Amino acid sequence: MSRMSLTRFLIEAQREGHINPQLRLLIEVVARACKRISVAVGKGALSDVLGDAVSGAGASSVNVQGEAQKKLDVLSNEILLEANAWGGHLAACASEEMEHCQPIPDAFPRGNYLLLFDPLDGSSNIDVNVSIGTIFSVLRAPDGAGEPEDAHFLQPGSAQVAAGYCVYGPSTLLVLSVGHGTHVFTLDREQGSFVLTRRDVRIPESTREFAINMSNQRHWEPPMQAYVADLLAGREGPRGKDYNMRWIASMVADVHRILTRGGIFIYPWDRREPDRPGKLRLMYEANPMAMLVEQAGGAATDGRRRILDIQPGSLHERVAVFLGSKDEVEAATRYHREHDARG
Ligand SMILES: O=P(O)(O)OC[C@H]1O[C@](O)(COP(=O)(O)O)[C@@H](O)[C@@H]1O
Ligand SMILES: [Mg+2]
Ligand SMILES: [Mg+2]
Repeated sequence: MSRMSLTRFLIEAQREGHINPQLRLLIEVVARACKRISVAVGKGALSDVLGDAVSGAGASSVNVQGEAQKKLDVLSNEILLEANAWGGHLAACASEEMEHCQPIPDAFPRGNYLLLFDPLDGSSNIDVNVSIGTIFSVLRAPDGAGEPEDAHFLQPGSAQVAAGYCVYGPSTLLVLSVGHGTHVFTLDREQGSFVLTRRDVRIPESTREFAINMSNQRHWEPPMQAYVADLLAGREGPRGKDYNMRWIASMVADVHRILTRGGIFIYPWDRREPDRPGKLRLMYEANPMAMLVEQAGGAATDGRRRILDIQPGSLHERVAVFLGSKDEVEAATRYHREHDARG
């Protein structure tokens, strides 16, 4: 049986009126860049892509968020920027690795879309050969907005016209939504093309599996402590079932497991950095994942509000994340709301 390529899938999505030709070509460009990143990831120690990035002065390079950059963080960012500069469908890109958005240079044709990305997600797993990925989100540039600036990106996740991630694991997968379901494409390495391998993913509504970094438990707020204590109490506790736990520490890989067999992924607020709502970034981690999960029948909140409804205040804003199987996300959210209601 011949399978449908990403190109053919996008042409059909265009015919059905789900996307226009510019968005189709933009997604093709991002997918092509992900293929290049996949090749670089696959070479590992055979090429010079592992280890810490070094700044001009010879010190370890640090991004705008104060995080040490890996060589692959920098390389993946460059691959995405370069591919999209030539694409002609974008007004500007924004990335985890850049303080401000980067308008498409004057020498290149500009389009009407804004692209945000986490070029390499799961950086701590690069050097240990564990699955890592790329996350992206596409917004429309505001009408008549003129020269692109950071403020143009500050739209709620519900305004995304496309979202996706690529996971570089035992196989390279592209997971995509243009607002009509969530679909999985597998990279056929021999043909060099993504082929549709799962149409219309549905996340099971209930689950017995949670994903969280338990080492932070002592820093969580009371409703979070209560929720996880009840999960750990298992069949004898108020939830009445035994739970299993998984934590890969690459959001792409943890979310992909949840899309495949259900579960809840949580990165909550904690009191180590009380001024920050969480570790993960709203605009290029939480929003695209929330769109993919909702389009697959799951739910995504920050413990209190639907993630896609949050109005961002800045490009690198952080947010607490609870996403995955609908019943479980609703249960976790209920613990927080009831706690707040009690005052
Ligand atoms: O090391 P921790 O605290 O468990 O955090 C893991 C989380 O951090 C991240 O690696 C953050 O993403 P980056 O690697 O893109 O900074 C997520 O992929 C992952 O879920
Ligand atoms: Mg990330
Ligand atoms: Mg990253």
